[in-house]
Amino acid sequence: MDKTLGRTSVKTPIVWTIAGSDSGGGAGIQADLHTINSLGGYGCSVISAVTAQNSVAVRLVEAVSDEMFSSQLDSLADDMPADVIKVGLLSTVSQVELLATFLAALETKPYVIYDPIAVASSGANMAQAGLQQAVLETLLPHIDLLTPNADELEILTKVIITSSHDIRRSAKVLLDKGCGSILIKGGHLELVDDVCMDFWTNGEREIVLGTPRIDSPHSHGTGCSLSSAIATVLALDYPIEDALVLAKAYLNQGLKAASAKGKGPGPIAHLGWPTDPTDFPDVILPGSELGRLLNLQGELAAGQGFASCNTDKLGLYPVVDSVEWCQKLLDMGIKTLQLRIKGKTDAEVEADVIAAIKLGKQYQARMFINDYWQLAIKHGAYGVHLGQEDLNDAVLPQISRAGLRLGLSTHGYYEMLRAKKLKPSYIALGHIFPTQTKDMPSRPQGLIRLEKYAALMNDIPTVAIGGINLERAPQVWQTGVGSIAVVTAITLADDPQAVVDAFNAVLES
Ligand SMILES: Cc1ncc(COP(=O)(O)OP(=O)(O)O)c(N)n1
Ligand SMILES: Cc1ncsc1CCOP(=O)(O)O
Ligand SMILES: [Mg+2]
Repeated sequence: MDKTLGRTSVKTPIVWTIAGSDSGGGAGIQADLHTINSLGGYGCSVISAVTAQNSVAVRLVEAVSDEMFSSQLDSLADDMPADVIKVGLLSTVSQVELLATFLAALETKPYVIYDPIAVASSGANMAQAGLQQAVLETLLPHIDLLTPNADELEILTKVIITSSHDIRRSAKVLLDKGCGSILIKGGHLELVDDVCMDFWTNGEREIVLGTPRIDSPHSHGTGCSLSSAIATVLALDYPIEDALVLAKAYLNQGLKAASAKGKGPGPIAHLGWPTDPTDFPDVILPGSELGRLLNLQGELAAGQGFASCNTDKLGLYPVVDSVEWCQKLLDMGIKTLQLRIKGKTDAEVEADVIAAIKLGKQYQARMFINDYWQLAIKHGAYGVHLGQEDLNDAVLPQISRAGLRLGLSTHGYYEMLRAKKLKPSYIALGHIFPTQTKDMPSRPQGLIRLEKYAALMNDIPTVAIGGINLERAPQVWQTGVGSIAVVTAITLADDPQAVVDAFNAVLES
């Protein structure tokens, strides 16, 4: 796994693809290896079947022997264990059973993704009769993520998808069989025009991503590439929601640049880590038209957005827990500041909030109030800072209508894209390094990711936070982020003024 805290990545993760060989190079094992390699993984393969095909036709499919299938699995397991496994075409019932037994016996089970190609009607000639039943009964309990399209879903569950209710009902059938989560790929969903919609659920959470349909005839291998992209991004230690978003961006990027290699439809292009914001999918908010059509839980909607800070560079941004610290830092010339008091009632903090807001105005500084958004509105703060959990309770339209700025915490691609839809005044990216200040549920992001995040969020002010000290500041600044937020680098410093001066020197460089 990627243990990136700084700029160096420790290990290239191993991703296995268990799939069929496509002699035309566009799908199956070949597409998977292109994808894994392109996104920074090391790909190993277990070939389930050899197909003779080109861009026009599949001429012959021959499953490998059970002995060959198992021997490939065992060879890899003995020497090159997988960080993540992607499964594509399984051609015979015995391959399904052998794989289920193999996975059950693994001491350390990696994350397993299954793209159930062979159960699709279009792939019927690649699969043996009875295979679907074997998948349902023996393989699904070992699968962490199943990635069917609507046709495959209907074949597996016998549920015909005509509504969002059907989507959830069919997902439940598969989750009840023991599968960890489902990504229903929207390429074939007809519920919404013009939008390719992907629906993910693990039975507790739901994520819906939308992208305008890219009408290219050259879409051979899209399903294979999507699932192996998810596998690789997970193997690089990103959370599932980020893997879904990145894999979709990888696909969109590849579809836009796809071209024919023979007389028929060509494969998608394999162009590495996606960086173009226009390739990234839209996170569907529950309060949007589509979110309501899909019955997504929650209220979040894009709305009017929030007042601007009138600068992309918020500068050094101390986050402190008392009015005394606010006063000291304003006297030092700080122009962006946050009052962050934890674990008190509104009544207990109200006087401090009033005092901090007053000081902010007096010094013409950008004074943000953390968490206590109602008090911030009541007393006319410059802005409010909210975290992901706060988004469930805060009434964002009230903050917006009152003219306050809004800063939002994010911890990865999915949260950034979702936050951006709310049109906040800035987006905080964290935590970058280990921090003593707060127990974080996620892992530190490191500088490599920060650089990617800052580039993707290039049209909104960004703030980096978490474990940033003077020593690390120059490298953080070089990532292109617009501001550095710090707690202990200042509050535990022997000479806070000297530290503020040194940070300012870095941020002015
Ligand atoms: C500038 C900045 N970035 C991130 C945070 C963290 O906010 P949140 O996730 O709401 O966590 P708490 O600060 O409330 O513990 C922040 N406060 N400021
Ligand atoms: C509030 C918060 N949110 C993410 S990291 C963090 C604490 C940052 O503190 P420090 O600068 O001392 O690591
Ligand atoms: Mg908060």
